[in-house]
Amino acid sequence: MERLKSVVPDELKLLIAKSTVEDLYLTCSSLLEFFQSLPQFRSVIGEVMGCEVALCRKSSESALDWKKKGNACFIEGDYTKALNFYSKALQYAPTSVGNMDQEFVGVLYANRASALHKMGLFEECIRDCGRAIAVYPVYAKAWYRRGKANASLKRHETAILDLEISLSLEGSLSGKNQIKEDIQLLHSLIGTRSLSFSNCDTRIEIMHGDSAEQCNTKLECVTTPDKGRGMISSNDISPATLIHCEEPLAAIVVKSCRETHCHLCFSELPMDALFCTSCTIPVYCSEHCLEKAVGIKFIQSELIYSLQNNLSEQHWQHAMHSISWNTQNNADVFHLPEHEHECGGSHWSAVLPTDIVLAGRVMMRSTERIKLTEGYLNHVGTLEFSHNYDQIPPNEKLEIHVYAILLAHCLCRHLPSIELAISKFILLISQIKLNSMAIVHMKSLKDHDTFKKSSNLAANEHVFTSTIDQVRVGLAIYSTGRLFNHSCKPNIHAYFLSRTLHLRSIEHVPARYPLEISYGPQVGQLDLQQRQQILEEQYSFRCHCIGCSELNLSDLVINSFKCPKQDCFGAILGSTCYEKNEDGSLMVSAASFHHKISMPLFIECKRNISKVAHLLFEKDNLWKLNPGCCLNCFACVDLKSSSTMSNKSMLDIDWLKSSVFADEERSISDIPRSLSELRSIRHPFSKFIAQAEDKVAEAFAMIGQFDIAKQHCEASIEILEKLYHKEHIAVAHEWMKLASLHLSLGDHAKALRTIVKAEAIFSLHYGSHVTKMFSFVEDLKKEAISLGL
Ligand SMILES: C[S@@+](CC[C@H](N)C(=O)[O-])C[C@H]1O[C@@H](n2cnc3c(N)ncnc32)[C@H](O)[C@@H]1O
Repeated sequence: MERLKSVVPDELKLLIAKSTVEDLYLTCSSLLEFFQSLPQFRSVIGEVMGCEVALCRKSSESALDWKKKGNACFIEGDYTKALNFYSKALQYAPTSVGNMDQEFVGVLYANRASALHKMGLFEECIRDCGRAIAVYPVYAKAWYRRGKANASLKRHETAILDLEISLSLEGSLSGKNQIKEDIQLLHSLIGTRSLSFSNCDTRIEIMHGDSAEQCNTKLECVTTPDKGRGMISSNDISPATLIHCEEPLAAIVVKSCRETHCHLCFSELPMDALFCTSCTIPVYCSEHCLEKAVGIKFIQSELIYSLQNNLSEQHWQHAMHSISWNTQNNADVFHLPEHEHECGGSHWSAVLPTDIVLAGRVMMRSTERIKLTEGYLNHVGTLEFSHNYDQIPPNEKLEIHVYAILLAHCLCRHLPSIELAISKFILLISQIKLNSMAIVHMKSLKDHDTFKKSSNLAANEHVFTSTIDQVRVGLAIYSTGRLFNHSCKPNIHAYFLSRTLHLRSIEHVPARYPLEISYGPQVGQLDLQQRQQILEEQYSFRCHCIGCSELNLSDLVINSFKCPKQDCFGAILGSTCYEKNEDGSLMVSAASFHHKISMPLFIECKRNISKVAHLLFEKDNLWKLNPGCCLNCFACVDLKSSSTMSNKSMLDIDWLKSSVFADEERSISDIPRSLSELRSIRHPFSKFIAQAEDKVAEAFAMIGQFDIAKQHCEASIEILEKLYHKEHIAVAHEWMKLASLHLSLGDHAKALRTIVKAEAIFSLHYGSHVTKMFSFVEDLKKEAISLGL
């Protein structure tokens, strides 16, 4: 990329730097013409697109090498390593129809199934056996392994049928004898009960939107005075209403999750992940996702029919059921397998940045849609989305030009005209930068056990860890979702199940009032300057939301210091300066930051703010309140030394907490000192105190001092409620921690009351999906109820 950018002549660079949307055809054709005569360009195209150099090619030799490594580890009893090596072998093995050595691939799945069996992962083992059977149905060992795994799960009838088919295929006498013994054992386990055919559903459940919950809100797109288009509803909306659900126009997994998450539904990969049948790049959680993304059916070998004559009707039915995947019907008539156009033997989709590859997916989909609906074959699709091409920094314009040219070459066999496509790609890339949404999932609680039990605690004692993490798993474009504007105080909560966007109201919204989600930054989490900076850097707009247009308590206290005067509760700002304008509004400024806000309208807000900054309400004269100066009494602190001391106390608390977690119990005695040091520097409502209280609570809980932990947890909640508001999701997570402490203290009644409070907030944000997404809430509730019985 840099190689190409650096050789562009200065005049052309200037032309591109100054270009507007109207000039794109000219700038694109000039740059393309220049590149076409350039050897460096041909070599870059060769590196990105050449099938010979592609790292993503399937290779039977590599697959065989990985298989041998897997076998060696299996023999040594290192099943986890063996499993990983067999997965690698499957990644490299050609598994598309026609290219596949069915026996080899069948053996690979069966070997991985054996490793899974040894690791006690029976469902995963059964799924892999099913794949081995689908690919190579006459493989006795795959049927045998499946029978054994079903037996481990006490599905004795199914296990017997599996073993009986295995027996009919087994060639060796010793093998046959072993299977007969196993069958006899299973018969003795189920006694005289008649055999019943039991279907075990071994597929992975994919989280989709709850079809039972309907969206009845009548959404309208309107033009707003200062945010372009925006969404409203023509009727009043009550809190917790699901207002919109949508599948993405196109989506892509982010680079950091490529190895860990399904490339279609973005769920965490199971141990028996599946790979694209033609290349080594994407990985999927199930046949359903693979088939939807790649556009071909997971293999169902014709060899199955060779079994028909040798099996009884019951065994034959069982065999057929075992290889037929219950692929869900795709209701979307415009569904285009999104990996299909990327899977041509070259690895460009793994090399180019995520948003560029997403632009390719959007282009392919909209072009295909036009072909389908209008039969218009010589057309390259575009979107009616907003973009900010004209405002993009000059260097970025050149970069987008280069990526658009590369992408058009990568997709040339699907496009009617490269020249036409390049300028459209440039627009598309800038549209994606503005309109795409990050798909965020809750991190699985398997490796992040929020309410885990420490070995030295009693059965009813819990140790909670920090708030539940969210993982940014994908990037997507939603046709309607992208019309919702941002607010740092949103009235709509956006979340994802799989890749489906869900929008839910979190307060009463009157008809025709703007419906706004948060693009990331929120009041309570960051101050005004930080939020504006993030939105400007990531989305190139200056935020005009309600949270950024009116003075609020959170922005004054979140990063503030404590007034040095004993009896003063005033906040001291660390970097911003507040100045009163002649018209009564306020100017908030810092080094290169200036933002005008109005005074709060509500009496309650005024009252809360005047406790920490009553100078802001002085009417008579114009004034300026500088950083380092108390907003109640003008007393000053030395900001540099205060920041240094605050950082040191925070680091001390972190370090002491880790020592406690590492079983150095004596460190606990130093924690209160560090916390009181921090309290002497930071304002009592600052986020630093909230974070410190939370950490101290965790440390005390870890050593079983739940009463002290509870006090710190309550202190943290009190601050969070001030910084955000009482019904914010961050507060709900903290309530859950407090509930776990009440439980550890044996106070099930208080625990239950606290869980109910948290549950109300979770339901406001996630409605009926709470149980699916936060199963620990239900678990903890059950525990509280059972303790109370
Ligand atoms: C995803 S689009 C939202 C729809 C957009 N208003 C439109 O007309 O297509 C994001 C763009 O909307 C505008 N926008 C969204 N929220 C805003 C806000 N709080 N303040 C100012 N502009 C905003 C900005 O121009 C931003 O780049």
